[in-house]
Amino acid sequence: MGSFPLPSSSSSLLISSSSSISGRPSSTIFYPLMRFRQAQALSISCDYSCFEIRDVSYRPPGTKINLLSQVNLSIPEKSFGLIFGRSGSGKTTLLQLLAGLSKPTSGSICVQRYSDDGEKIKSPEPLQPERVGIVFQFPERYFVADTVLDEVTFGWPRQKGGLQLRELLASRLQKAITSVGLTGMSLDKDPHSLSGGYKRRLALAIQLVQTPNLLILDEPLAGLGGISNSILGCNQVVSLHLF
Ligand SMILES: Nc1ncnc2c1ncn2[C@@H]1O[C@H](COP(=O)(O)OP(=O)(O)OP(=O)(O)O)[C@@H](O)[C@H]1O
Repeated sequence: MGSFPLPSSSSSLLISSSSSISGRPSSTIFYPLMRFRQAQALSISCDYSCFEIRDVSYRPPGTKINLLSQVNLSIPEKSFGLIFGRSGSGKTTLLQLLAGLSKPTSGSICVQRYSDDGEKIKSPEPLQPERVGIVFQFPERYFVADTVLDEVTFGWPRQKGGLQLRELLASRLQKAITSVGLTGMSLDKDPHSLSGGYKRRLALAIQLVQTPNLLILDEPLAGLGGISNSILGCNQVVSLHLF
């Protein structure tokens, strides 16, 4: 499966040997980076959830070509993983399925709850598209407002019964702005006038305010020159973070 050794912790992310994209086996690789479940002094239950892609195939309507064939992936909660592969290997196609922008031809995308001994408990739940946050490779293409503040608050409730929610969102905004390193930046700035890196930070802050269950970063290493190439041996990356 490519030239990249899987880390010893690969058991935290299941990789199907049958994963293949459009007849090009192993052109996309699911790579677990790290797992950062917080230590707890006293734990009563160790139940956990996994985000799972199960035997997903995709053929665009009206075509006879499978762009994705039997893709399988499992990411435990509070984990971070990467999908990487050559240009045209199907990363964006998979991302669109995760975001609910298109439906798998077969297979399912769900969240499964497990007991601490790995037994499935409860039925799998579908992944709600509104609980998925995406930062696109060129987020400025989706900017709609003239100021950073308007951009961040664009989707916030404007009218009925929204005061409490708006206060909650405002406090999350403060936290998100700080966590992506935009502290001190004027919220009156035109988002299009920001540097490429700051545009991505802004797009990330917008997603963090919504506290998605699954955060997807398309080409998270774009703009870092050869760094991604030297780290991963590949400069085409989609990363997934399950909260
Ligand atoms: N609606 C469609 N009909 C037919 N072929 C399609 C359709 N959408 C995408 N493709 C093809 O599917 C393949 C995978 O495309 P996709 O954009 O998912 O690849 P990618 O890995 O994200 O590429 P890149 O890294 O260059 O962005 C490409 O060969 C593309 O031309």
